[in-house]
Amino acid sequence: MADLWQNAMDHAVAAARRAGQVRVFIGEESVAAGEPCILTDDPTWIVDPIDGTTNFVHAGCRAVTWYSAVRSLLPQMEFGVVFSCLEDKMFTARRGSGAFCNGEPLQVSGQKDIQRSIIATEFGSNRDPEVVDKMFSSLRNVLCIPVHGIMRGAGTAAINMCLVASGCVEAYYEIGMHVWDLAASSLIVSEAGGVLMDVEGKDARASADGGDARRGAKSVRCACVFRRSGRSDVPTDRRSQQQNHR
Ligand SMILES: O=P([O-])([O-])O[C@@H]1[C@@H](O)[C@H](O)[C@@H](O)[C@H](O)[C@@H]1O
Ligand SMILES: [Mg+2]
Repeated sequence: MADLWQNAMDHAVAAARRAGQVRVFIGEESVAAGEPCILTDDPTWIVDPIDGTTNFVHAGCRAVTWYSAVRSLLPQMEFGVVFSCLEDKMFTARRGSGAFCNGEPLQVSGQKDIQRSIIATEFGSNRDPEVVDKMFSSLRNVLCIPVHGIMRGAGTAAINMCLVASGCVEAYYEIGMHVWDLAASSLIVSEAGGVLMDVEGKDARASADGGDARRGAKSVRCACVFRRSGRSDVPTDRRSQQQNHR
């Protein structure tokens, strides 16, 4: 698995280098291998070449995604791309130009009543009983709102967020996601009219490392909940959006 991931990462890095300009890469396993995870003002790729590793290992499950965010200066994301290869769906977004799935514009759900909403979440990979207890108490609180739909998770944060952007589910939350899990898809959600926020309802960002002079991108220490931002400025002129995507 690690070789496969490294090949995928090498492939993404080579493609980015061919495109020029970008010198800095942040990837899930490169950080796990000890490389720095520092967001600076340099144009940066944040890449998770296989998001949904568990799905991938259990071959045949849905929503294994190749995922790269170009020039992702959080919060100044420029581009986001999520490819769901088993569904052959390419989700894309460019800042200020809308979000698309295979060229079709995306718009978050218009549902405003949480009791008529479907909420997605994931249970991560931490099986520490204390963490699991916390996860299930959050799940209980959400279910007992009560929400309308059952909780669904695709096994990958990127696809769950694209489901929000597509209006398939109204919100997605997860505690402890990493910057590479959400960089590109947060732009796809916001360009489709949704918002990224933390458990206090504030604008969520990759949590900076206060002690580091440069912004250190640690894992996002919060749930990322998406709901309609009430934005009216989501560009609806498809032609200009598509022009911006070329
Ligand atoms: O590891 P990976 O498949 O790239 O990323 C996955 C995330 O997308 C998901 O949100 C989380 O619940 C999983 O535990 C895993 O971290
Ligand atoms: Mg991931």
